[in-house]
Amino acid sequence: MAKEDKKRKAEALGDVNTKVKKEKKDKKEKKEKKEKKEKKEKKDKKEKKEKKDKKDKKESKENNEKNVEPESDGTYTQSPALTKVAQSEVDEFLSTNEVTVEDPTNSKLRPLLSFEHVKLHPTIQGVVTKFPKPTPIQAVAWPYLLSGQDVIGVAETGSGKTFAFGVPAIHKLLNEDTKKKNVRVLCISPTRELAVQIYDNLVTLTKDIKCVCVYGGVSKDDQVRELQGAQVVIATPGRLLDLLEGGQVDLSHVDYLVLDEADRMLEKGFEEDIKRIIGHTSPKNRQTLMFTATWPKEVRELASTFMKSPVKVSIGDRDELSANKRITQVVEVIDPREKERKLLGLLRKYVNGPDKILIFALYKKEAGRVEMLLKRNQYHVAAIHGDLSQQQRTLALNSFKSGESTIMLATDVAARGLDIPNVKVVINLTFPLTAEDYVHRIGRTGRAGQTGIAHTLFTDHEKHLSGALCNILRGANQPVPEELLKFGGHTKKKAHLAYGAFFKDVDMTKTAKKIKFD
Ligand SMILES: Nc1ncnc2c1ncn2[C@@H]1O[C@H](COP(=O)(O)OP(=O)(O)OP(=O)(O)O)[C@@H](O)[C@H]1O
Repeated sequence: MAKEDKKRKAEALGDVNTKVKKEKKDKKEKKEKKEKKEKKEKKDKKEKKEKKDKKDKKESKENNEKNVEPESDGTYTQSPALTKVAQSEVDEFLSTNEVTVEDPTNSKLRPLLSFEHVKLHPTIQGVVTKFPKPTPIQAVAWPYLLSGQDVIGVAETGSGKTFAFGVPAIHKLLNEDTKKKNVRVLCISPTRELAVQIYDNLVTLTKDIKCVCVYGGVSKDDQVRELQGAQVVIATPGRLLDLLEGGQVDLSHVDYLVLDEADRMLEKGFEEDIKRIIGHTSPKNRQTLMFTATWPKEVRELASTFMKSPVKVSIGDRDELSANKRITQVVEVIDPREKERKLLGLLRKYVNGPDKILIFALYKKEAGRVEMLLKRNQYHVAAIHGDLSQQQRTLALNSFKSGESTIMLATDVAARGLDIPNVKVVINLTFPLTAEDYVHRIGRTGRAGQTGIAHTLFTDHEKHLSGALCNILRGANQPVPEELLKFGGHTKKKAHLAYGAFFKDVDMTKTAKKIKFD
């Protein structure tokens, strides 16, 4: 029995030993597994980090390359005549014209106080010297543009921005002796009429460079034929994309790209088109320019994605939305039902010989209805809005330009850029959708140093814009009517057109050195 007990005990002990051994083994295996896992995780983490570092390094290299100081392309050197000008005279100019230059390269190029301060191509010199001197935006922007830098130019309506970007473009092409005929200058405009006007301005500078204007609403075939051998293209986005998709235009050689009315071109409605168009150009050689009279914060970040260390040139206090101070602004708060009767009263007051009156409606339907009303009241009126054919639009504009019609009724298609001589009064029959559009609309008068009147009918339908309007009036030293103040003189924070209230404004020029001279 004792023997058997011993045996059982021994067996039991054996079992325990085996169990302990097994447990030990399991533990060891588990430990090894854990260590292996940890090692693997560590390795993965290390690899991931290395990969990320590599990616960051690459991105930062690319960004550095992107932000590299643009080198002068050698076409601009300060003239001895400009060097001779006393610094006090330069300072006086900068302060009188409230010039602000934000220049990441800090190159501090002097403004051109006279046409003699720059050696433009003789053909251009012959044209621009019909003016007494460069306008402030031309004076300040030309040296930077001739040096090949990207420029954002912000200056009041009617201050010569077309030549500010157009003259350096044509000057550069005329000074080259390349025989290749590629599209080198591309200028994009939001409306057909403005595209034509820019074209008309550029062709006055030279006959030796082929310029072509492409826009919708007219035959494409003629434009395709015209594009052969063109070096300068002025285009509206829709038709240009059409031609790009058909392979009928090549933008890969564009080295001077202008967005005129840049804030409009970067708004939601145009943003995608602009991205696609710019995607057809080569960023490496491209000098990019943006010009406008209004530069809302909401578009600045998007603008920076297309530009390399841009120099921002502002004339006047352009950080705040501001109107041309030579325009007398009258705002009348009225009952919306009173509008048409009021308009007839205003015409009786303002119609005066050859002076032109531009009336803005908001919608095509409204424009059509008011056109009938005016015709019934024996007014000879031209009309321009989106419901008309391009031919009708062109006829109407030409008739207003020539003075055959002294009244034109328009929607916001005519709000930006159009330079029509002798527009003495702008009437806002219905307030536009944004305060920026208001500044552009009234800017059809008071151009190139002239004065003008803007008479606005304001109703409670637009009360959300009353604060912005009050600010514009105050900024231009204009009286703010009591009735307008009743709607509230404060501006609500504007939501970004694309990103709504979640939009975060990032200052694209934060590395720039700001020099303010006022
Ligand atoms: N140096 C100059 N001196 C005087 N007038 C000039 C000069 N340069 C251009 N102009 C004239 O000034 C007028 C307005 O110019 P332009 O249409 O280029 O203005 P803008 O600043 O582009 O206006 P907007 O903001 O409304 O588009 C034009 O008739 C143009 O011929």
